Amino acid sequence: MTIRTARPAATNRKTWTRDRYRGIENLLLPSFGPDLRTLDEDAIRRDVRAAIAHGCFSTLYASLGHDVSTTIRALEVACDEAGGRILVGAFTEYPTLAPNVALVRGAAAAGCSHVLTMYPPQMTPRSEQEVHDYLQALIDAADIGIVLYATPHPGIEAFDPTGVALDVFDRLADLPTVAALKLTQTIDPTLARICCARFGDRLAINCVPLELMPLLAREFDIVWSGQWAVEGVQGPDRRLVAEYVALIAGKKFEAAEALYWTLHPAYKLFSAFQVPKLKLGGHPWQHLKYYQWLTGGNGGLVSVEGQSLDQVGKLLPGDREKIHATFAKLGIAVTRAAEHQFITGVEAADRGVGAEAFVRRPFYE
Ligand SMILES: N[C@@H](CC=O)C(=O)O
Repeated sequence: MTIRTARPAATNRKTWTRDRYRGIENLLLPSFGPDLRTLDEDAIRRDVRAAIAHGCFSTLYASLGHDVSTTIRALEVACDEAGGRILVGAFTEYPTLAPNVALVRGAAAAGCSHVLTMYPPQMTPRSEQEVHDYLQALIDAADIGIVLYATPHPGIEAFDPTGVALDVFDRLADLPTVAALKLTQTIDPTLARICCARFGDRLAINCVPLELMPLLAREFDIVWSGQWAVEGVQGPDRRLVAEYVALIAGKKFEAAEALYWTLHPAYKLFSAFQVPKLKLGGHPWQHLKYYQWLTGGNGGLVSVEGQSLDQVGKLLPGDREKIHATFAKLGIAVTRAAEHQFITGVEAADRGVGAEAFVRRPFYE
């Protein structure tokens, strides 16, 4: 397999990121066979192509708790399929340092452009220095772009009332490979503004909450929104989020605000699934996979290690109906495949695997 690297040298990473990180980045979620453990590499390839069809400049792989070797293999496949047409990122979401360091190294070797880093919600820091040293170890692990993650951590509130280690970020933001900052969907608006004011000159700000973009972008440059399932709000032929972010980046606020209310029904429904799970440290992974399948992705039941039913939730028939109704209202086209094909995913179905082979169906009804 030829790995084509889409990365600049560390010395010009900040400039390169500002030039290249424009528009939207989705999540690349693994698909598995009926054992819910064997990676479906064809599905990874299909999902990379689907991200391109959605107009994403980048796709970020989430391991869903599966082991690092599976994740690194998926990243190799994704980078190979990407072939320079789209950037590929990774996420240091394991609960301890060692697997995350292995992931950063593997991601760099595979040809990824960046990693989203965070201090694990499962760990409780005893000092700010501990948070700094943890993140520094990830940054030092490889020459790869770093996206810091502004997501509040209860353990950090002991040192910083915002829950985000702002002083630590201040020190790290000067490093040459630290290039961007992600504002989580549930971020407090005042904290979001503080982050833009404090880091916007050094880091490219990635804003997930669409409702904050017009407010922040009147004062700061906001040109990308990523590391979330944009398929919840758009389709390849109705690129509502991509258009919205382009208007925001171009400071065309009247047009952006009009478009915001057009896409709002889908964003509102998507948020109703996602926000309560984010607050529990999870994501509605099955819903996100379903959204992707509807709009051109592989689908296939998610398999999540280490997260509870509360943190992920269940994709219910009523949820699917609401999604279909909302997409119909907004003119977002959906797959014509039969619903049961979601369970296997497109690639496995094409290989003749039937839904009955998937005996275990977690987070799905
Ligand atoms: N984890 C993200 C959302 C991803 O789907 C966030 O922080 O908003």
